[in-house]
Amino acid sequence: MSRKTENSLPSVTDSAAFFIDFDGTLVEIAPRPHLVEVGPEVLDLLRGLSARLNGAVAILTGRPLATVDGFLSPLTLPAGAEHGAVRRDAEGMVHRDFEADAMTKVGEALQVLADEHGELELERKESSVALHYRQKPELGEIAREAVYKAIEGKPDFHVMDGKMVLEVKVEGLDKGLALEAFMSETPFAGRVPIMIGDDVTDEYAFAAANKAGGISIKIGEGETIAQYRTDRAGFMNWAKAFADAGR
Ligand SMILES: O=P(O)(O)OC[C@H]1O[C@H](O[C@H]2O[C@H](CO)[C@@H](O)[C@H](O)[C@H]2O)[C@H](O)[C@@H](O)[C@@H]1O
Repeated sequence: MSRKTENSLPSVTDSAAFFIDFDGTLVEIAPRPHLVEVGPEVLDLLRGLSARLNGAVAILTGRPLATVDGFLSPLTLPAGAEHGAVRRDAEGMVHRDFEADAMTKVGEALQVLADEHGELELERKESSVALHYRQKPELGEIAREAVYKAIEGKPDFHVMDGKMVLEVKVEGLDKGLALEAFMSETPFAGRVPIMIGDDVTDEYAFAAANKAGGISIKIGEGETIAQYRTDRAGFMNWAKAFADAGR
């Protein structure tokens, strides 16, 4: 997976399209999912980028659409939510490409474990489930066993080992496909995609941005196929400078 990763961020032009991950990129990681804080500087940055790029700014996140909208209110941006399974295009149309009850049984099985261990937190989304063990990392192995057991014999499901979380999502839907779908539509089409993210789920979108001749930026540590690496503050400053230059 490794390729040469540089530390100084590249210059960007008005022909860019920004794809930005939420947790760990736009906001700092928090002890629990509902505890993240969205500062005014985040909303200001998104407004500035969107204005400069004629709306070619999308959020690519593992969160449900309604959750990310709540955090970014009053903004309602184009978004690939639930790791790309639920996508709202620039016109506000929402695309879902999975069976509505696909994850019900997996969620039920993991809920039993979460009820047994109060420190485990289960997020049940439309198309995926996330079992968090950040409150008690020692429960990680028990969580992992339960997750793999819950998807046994279900080749349509895929497990992602995220930041203190195991997520089961529908196989074949990912942030990379969401990025590609955006790039085929106005106002993204014809632009240079720039993907910024911090976690394993972002690697799919880094691959899509790289393939399209774009730019990929990894936030923080960890193996990556991204071309550049920085920390959250480095990204925020770099993106703000670009957005401010267009005001
Ligand atoms: O694609 P992302 O926007 O990065 O979302 C990935 C998952 O992020 C959330 O979990 C992570 O952030 C939490 C808040 O900082 C943290 O408590 C947790 O340990 C992290 O794994 C979110 O809860 C998931 O639904 C997202 O899929």
